[in-house]
Amino acid sequence: MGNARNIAFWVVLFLLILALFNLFGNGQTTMNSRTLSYSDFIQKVDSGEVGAVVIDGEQVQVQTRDGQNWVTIKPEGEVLNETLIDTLIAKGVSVKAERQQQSGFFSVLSLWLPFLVLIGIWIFFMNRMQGGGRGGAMGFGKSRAKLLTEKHGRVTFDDVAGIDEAKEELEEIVEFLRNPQKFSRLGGKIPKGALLVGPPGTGKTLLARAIAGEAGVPFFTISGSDFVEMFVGVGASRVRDMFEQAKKNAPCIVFIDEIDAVGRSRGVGYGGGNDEREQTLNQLLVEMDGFEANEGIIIVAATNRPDVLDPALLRPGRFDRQVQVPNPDIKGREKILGVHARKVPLGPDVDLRIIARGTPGFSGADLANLVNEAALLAARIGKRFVTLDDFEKAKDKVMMGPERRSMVMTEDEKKLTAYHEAGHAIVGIHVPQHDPVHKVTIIPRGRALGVTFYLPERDKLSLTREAALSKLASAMGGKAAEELVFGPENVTNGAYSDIQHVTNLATAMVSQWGMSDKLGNINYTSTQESFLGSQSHFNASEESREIIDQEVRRLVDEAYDRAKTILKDNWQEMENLAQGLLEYETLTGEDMMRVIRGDAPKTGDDDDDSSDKGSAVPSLTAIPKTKKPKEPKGGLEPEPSA
Ligand SMILES: Nc1ncnc2c1ncn2[C@@H]1O[C@H](COP(=O)(O)OP(=O)(O)OP(=O)(O)O)[C@@H](O)[C@H]1O
Ligand SMILES: [Zn+2]
Repeated sequence: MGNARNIAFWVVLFLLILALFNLFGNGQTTMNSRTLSYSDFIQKVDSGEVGAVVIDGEQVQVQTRDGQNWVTIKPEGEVLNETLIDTLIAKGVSVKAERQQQSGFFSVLSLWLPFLVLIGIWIFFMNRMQGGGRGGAMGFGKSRAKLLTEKHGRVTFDDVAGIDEAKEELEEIVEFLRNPQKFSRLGGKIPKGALLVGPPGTGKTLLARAIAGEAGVPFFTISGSDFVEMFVGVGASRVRDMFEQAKKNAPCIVFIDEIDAVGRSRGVGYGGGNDEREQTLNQLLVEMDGFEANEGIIIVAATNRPDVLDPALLRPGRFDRQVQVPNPDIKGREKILGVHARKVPLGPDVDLRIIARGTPGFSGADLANLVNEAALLAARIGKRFVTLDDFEKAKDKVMMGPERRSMVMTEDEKKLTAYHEAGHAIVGIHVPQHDPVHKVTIIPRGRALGVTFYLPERDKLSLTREAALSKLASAMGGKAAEELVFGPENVTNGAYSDIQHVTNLATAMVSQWGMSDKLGNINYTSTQESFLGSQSHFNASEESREIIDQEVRRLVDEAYDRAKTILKDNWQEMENLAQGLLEYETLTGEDMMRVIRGDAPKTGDDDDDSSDKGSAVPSLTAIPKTKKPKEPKGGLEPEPSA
């Protein structure tokens, strides 16, 4: 390796000398250049005579294609704006900018700037190639993939907690890596790639390492952004190198973190997309097709934006398997705390279950951080154990701190979300032709604090008017519940996407689907295909537009009233469900029905305690209640809960 550095040194020196020679050789010509008026300069640009310009403050050095040098001064206040620069570039003029106040000598030097930059890049590369050794990880070739060996600590599935479904799905891959022949003999089709999808800090990297650890195979890791920060062609060759290396070490796991950095859909974005990234992505696709499924290489990739990925990546034979890695629920959090608390002596007053309850919205990484901070705090004051008090202080630190990677909810937000989601679900149960609830959760996802999933999740091909009206009502259920429980002045912007959804649905009903008597069976929109995708435009008269607005408004208002009535009529169910959500955070459709009836969920584990059932959710820190739940108003049975 030292050798490579030496060679680099000599080559650079040689090139520098060469550059200097050239500099003094023809430097003079530029120095005695004649002046040119600005308008003449523009003319010369238009007529294509100009070959290169160097912009140096208000002075512009102009070199014509026939080798003449001119200097022109920009008029006071005139900026060489983007359009002029664009025109210059379009005319094939090489444009350089220089820092102001440079002497003639330096302005000549600037002609050599690109050359020097190239050398710089080259040095940078040489450093990279050798620099992989940092931290003991072995860098290889140009691919920058790091090989993590057992020396870095073997990670097994035991180290990953609270995401059991994901682990189960990956179990098969472990089996395959342990014994590839066994699988291929039976003709079973092994996935080549698995895509781990989930918010930051949920343990995707950890999970991938655990697969390798369980199977006892090498683990290569690289980040998607390592492929794209470079220059044209480099990303693609890194991909090639990476696969070569993987093939040499098969069976093995190659982990590509943040695959969305390379894997974004091709041909979108401004300026016709990014050639370098597309090339890299194409190379990745080619390589993934290029090895046989039984070679024993599994590519595991992670992303939190599966929606932006190029569909080609998700096709069979590539990342055809998607594994969801969600933020942990209350039980998951307890288990993750358990994993990280293994190495920490806990005081007798520490109950991980209670800590789990007080940390809604924490990701696995947040929890690991929490335990670590608590241990540090205890150590700082010389304690022998970590006590509950340390955890409380640590929690504040994690919640405030810059290291927090995921969305962390306060108790108040949690409560509001529980009622909001319960509102959706209860209305959904009580309207006709509504899809059954598949799952309700108050664990934050993306920008949403909670989600109610209905089955089927996809839009059906046909939708009756009745079903559409039901959808409108259940979508308004969330906000209706917020208003009933916390009062109209305390509703939040959490219903943002519900409102968007309702508006779109109601608009489609009246303007496209002929579901409004007033507007009749007329499609008032026209759809345009453009490079941005298809877009609908209203294609209606002023008059009809007004009626469309009125009708949409009517539908939405009616849906909101309907939702409120349903919730008032079924208030006990609503309370039961909200309390159940506060306690269990995620409920399947079946468990939800049990909770609504007042029973405990079936899947809730039974090491149970009816003691802390119901009302007060013990919190790690007492959060002052800012919002007092309002007595639900209007014709409501008195409801003495909470
Ligand atoms: N499910 C979990 N069980 C145990 N520890 C976890 C879990 N999830 C996260 N952690 C802890 O958080 C750390 C960071 O997690 P990791 O880097 O695997 O998350 P990630 O999902 O890959 O995040 P990112 O998307 O930001 O890369 C892990 O090293 C581990 O200590
Ligand atoms: Zn909602």
